[in-house]
Amino acid sequence: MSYLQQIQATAQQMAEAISSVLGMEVTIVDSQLERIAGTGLHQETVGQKITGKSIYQKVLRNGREYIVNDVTTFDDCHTCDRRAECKELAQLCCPIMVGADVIGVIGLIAFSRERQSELRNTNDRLLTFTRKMAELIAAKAVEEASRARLLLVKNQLETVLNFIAEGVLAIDHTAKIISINYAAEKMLGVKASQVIGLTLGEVLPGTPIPEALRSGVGFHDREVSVWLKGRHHHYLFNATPMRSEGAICGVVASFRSFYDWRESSSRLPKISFDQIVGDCPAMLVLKAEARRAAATVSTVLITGESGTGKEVFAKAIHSESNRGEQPFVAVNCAAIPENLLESELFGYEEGSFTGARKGGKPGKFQLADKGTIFLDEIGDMPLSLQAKILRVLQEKHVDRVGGLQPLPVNVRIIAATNRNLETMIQEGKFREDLYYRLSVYPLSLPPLRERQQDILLLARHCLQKHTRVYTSEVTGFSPAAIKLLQQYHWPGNIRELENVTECAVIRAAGQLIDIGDLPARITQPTPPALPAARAEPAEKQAITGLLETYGKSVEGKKQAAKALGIGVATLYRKIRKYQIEG
Ligand SMILES: Nc1ncnc2c1ncn2[C@@H]1O[C@H](COP(=O)(O)OP(=O)(O)OP(=O)(O)O)[C@@H](O)[C@H]1O
Repeated sequence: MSYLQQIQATAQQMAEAISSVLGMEVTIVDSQLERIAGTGLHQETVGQKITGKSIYQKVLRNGREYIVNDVTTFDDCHTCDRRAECKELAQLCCPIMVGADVIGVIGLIAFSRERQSELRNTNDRLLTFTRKMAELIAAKAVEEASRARLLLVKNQLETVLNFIAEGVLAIDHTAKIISINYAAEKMLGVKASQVIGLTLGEVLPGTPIPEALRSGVGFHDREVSVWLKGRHHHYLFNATPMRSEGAICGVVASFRSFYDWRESSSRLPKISFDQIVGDCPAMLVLKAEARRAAATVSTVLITGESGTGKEVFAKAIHSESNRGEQPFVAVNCAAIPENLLESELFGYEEGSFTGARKGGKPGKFQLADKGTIFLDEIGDMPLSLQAKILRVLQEKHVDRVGGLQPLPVNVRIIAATNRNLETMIQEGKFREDLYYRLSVYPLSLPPLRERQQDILLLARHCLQKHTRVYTSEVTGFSPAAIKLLQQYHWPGNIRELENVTECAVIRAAGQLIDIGDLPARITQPTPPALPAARAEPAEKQAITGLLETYGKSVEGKKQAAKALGIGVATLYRKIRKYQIEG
């Protein structure tokens, strides 16, 4: 639709008004030569395209104004094929401009001798007037176009908002609701038409959203209990202030049911022992032991180097136990700062410390109630917390930070570490009593280099996974590549093998992954191992360099760990070990 088609009704009104003031006939055409408005004889052809030779074509082409005092002396009229039927005697026309673009033409036309001489005698005055009218029409057309664009964006935004499964609502600077999506309507049992314009407190009392409006600081995953229509509701809220020219003009908040979140974030796609790749004798024994552990509620301690599959085993034990339908909550004890670990694990009561969230926060043990908690990197847990874990194991309840009453929990613990806990006990860094409570079922995963016969099996498994993701044509490995994969010492274990296969799938040009698709550390003979003391600075340098490349955020660390072929937890441990600024 052309600019002028969008304001057709207004253009017609303006043409009639101008015509009644000047006594001339008026016509307006758009950039496609369609007559948008017309008075007198031209009213009948509104909506039609102008045919024949026309002065409007010239105006549209060069953006200039034209005055034809007498059509009989105007060259273009002589050669026009509509000359016989044309009743126009004189004409004045102006381009309608938006920036440098000619979007149409407005013309004043004389059909009588009287109007013709009037037009000739008052050329300048009429031209100035018509120019102003052209500007007005252009401004109206631009206004209408931006209104239409805004409406389109508004409709697109509404569609996006209504598509989101989370509840979303926005308030203005006076805390009045200005927008609410379909999911929020359903969760709160309201209709947008009823609540838009009401204050948030009238619709959803007791949320911390107004705090974000006052302070200008948003929040993330805040647990909020509200009493609504005679029922207690438990939500997780996010909120962020909206700003316009630096000033806070409202808040947009999203929320979801706390219980739905708990279920979706902790329920796993089931992993069975059959899905754990590996049939070397050590793995067969391990799987049999793990199956036995799954049939009990006993605590399991899984040890093994980073990337050997400790978490995979923990998930399979959970999935195949009679808690398989209940939550599996994994906590990486090395990745959470020591001062936050206690509240992360056990939760806290409202107001228990400065900055504590309204409504408190459930701990991971509470979230894992009836299910399994996986305490990864347990060797990195501070001694003070080790005592508390022991208490949970013995007394089957947790003490929330700032809480008065112990909270009963029914949680199975699976712990894992790549540290030597026995050495740590001798060094006084790990509690012996906790070690024995945890290792009711000890499982020790062998490093990949000790699972020679599984290397190819695992490499093919990883290949299948990555070819699916990258829709690659690669079907296998060349014999030379297989030989190298089997000779390599795999310090990053299965995680490293996954990364190597992924890179190779991306690099491979043919159907088989060949030597050239493998990284240099695998294809070039390994230099003799450096003594640990000399190797450390190189590792430190590599970590520092990667953190500079990827950044020190959680995401950056994940990428750095991936590049190094180690787990994030191991990276955190190394960051601490080398005292790298993280
Ligand atoms: N037997 C296996 N079969 C298939 N994939 C496996 C197997 N073992 C591990 N993996 C894969 O290897 C990667 C590393 O496994 P996992 O995270 O369980 O190791 P981890 O020992 O817990 O490592 P970290 O100590 O660094 O946390 C994962 O992507 C996992 O899916």
